Amino acid sequence: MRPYIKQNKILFALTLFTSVIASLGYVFMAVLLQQLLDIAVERDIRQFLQIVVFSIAYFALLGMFLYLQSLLSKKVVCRIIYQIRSDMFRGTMARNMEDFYRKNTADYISVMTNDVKMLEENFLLPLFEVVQYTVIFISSFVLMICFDLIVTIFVTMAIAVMFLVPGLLGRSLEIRQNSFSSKLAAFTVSLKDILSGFEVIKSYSMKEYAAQRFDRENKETARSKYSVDRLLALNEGVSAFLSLMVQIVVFFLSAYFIITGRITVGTLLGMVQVSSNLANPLVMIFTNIPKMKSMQPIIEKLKETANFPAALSRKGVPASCQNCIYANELSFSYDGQKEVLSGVNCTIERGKKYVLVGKSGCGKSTLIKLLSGCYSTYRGEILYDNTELHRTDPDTVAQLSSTIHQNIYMFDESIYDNICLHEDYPGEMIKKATDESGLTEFLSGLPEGLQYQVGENGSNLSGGQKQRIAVARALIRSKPILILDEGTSAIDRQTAYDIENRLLKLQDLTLITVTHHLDEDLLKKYDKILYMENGCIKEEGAFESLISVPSRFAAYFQLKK
Ligand SMILES: Nc1ncnc2c1ncn2[C@@H]1O[C@H](COP(=O)(O)OP(=O)(O)OP(=O)(O)O)[C@@H](O)[C@H]1O
Repeated sequence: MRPYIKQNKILFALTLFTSVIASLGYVFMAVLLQQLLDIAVERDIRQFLQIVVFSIAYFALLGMFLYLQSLLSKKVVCRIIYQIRSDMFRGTMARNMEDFYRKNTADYISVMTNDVKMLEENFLLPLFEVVQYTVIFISSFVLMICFDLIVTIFVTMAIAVMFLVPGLLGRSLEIRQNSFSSKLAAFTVSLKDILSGFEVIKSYSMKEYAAQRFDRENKETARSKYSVDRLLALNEGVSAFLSLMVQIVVFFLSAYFIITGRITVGTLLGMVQVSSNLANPLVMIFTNIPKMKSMQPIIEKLKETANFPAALSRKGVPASCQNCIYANELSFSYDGQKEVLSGVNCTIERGKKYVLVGKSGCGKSTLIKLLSGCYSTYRGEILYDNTELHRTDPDTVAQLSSTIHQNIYMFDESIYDNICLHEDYPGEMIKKATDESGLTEFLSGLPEGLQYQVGENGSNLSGGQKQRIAVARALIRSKPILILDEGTSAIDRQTAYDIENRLLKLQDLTLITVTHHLDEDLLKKYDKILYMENGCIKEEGAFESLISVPSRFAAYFQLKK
């Protein structure tokens, strides 16, 4: 938290200053009350009028400082929360795909919403309260000594007992808060999963299952929250009881000292007032400190999300592919156990066209993900013009290729925004991209044209329309490498054929297509077919050379025809 406090040090210092003044003003009310009662007992009207005038000015000033302290503390909390969220978002965006997908996306949402809220409620707000109540406690203690030393000694002994309880609860509270945060994250993940599958739930009558799953997660989250609250209640209850005891000690002792003539009635009132300022602040301090301590694991979690770039993102040499991308004995496993690719060798030359084919699950998509730099935990080598991928700057690797997947993500914006992705392109380039991707006819039928809103993840579009937008999105960027991972599978045969055919004619473009549609006419136009089986490239070559001899590809092709 220290960096955030440093970033806002002026605002923070002002908040503390107003808090100290307001707290002192609050404590010295006891002196005012003592004076008032003693004046009343003496029936001195002149002094009474003086104290009334003084009190009006005093309370007006106190009111102003109380307001300022409350306003400034809210402002500093808002700012810190804003900065934490911004840092976490930046940290999340700095991850590469491999790191990002280690967690469920809902986990990130949960950290940025639930955990930040917990931090606000259980750390930042209590922090100001602790400062404020510490000032109240210390000044009240000094004032109490001025009122009467013996009463102060008894009160101190009663207060010492109050120290014991929160110290005993701190660790258990920390464990329970952490478990509650994990439960909240699991709840968010599950909720996102259920809502994302809304269509499946409706069409397969899974309402009962969805309700049960939601209820299970909801119940566990509520149970975990209650387990935290139970401990907090114990902490608050014991502390409140002890605080009451302190006041009772003061009351009875003071009453006794009035009888013996040691103190005045005004001093009794002053001490009762001050003793509440001794015990209550301590209750607040000792309920807040365990709360704040229990936030430590959550703070670590937030730090891990926010500080990601410093810890892991790498800066290497700029990547280029003037000549080729070369995979040498490339092996890969997602889970560190089952090998998905084993010993793959291949060369992707600039400007050439490649098509990757093979049975479902043989590793085609994994291979292109590795070649385009999505994962770094492979064995073997991937060379971009003789530079190993690990030594390159990931941002420059991303600049070299565009991938069109089967399932494309559409932002809930216009078609125009989904193609340009908030970059500026001249009108002719947009026209060319929409023509080449086969979008023109669809656009001409829309009154809003390119400004048509696509809805959440393109829910207002068909699968084919989404893919055409994705093709336009890739083409307009004119990157040297284009990867079509079944990127035209939802488009009608003829349009898909036309798009692929057009791409095959682009001289400078390096095209890697992954497909299950084995169109002989198109296959003949590729420079090389890479045929995969069980994570290996078993055969490679031009269509004619592979088909003219008995080969695995030939058998596969016959099967698919
Ligand atoms: N993110 C992932 N985590 C774990 N395993 C994965 C992941 N993605 C793919 N796999 C597994 O890796 C293997 C290869 O998958 P991949 O998607 O590369 O195959 P594919 O040849 O592209 O299949 P398809 O033609 O059906 O798209 C499969 O067994 C798959 O279950």
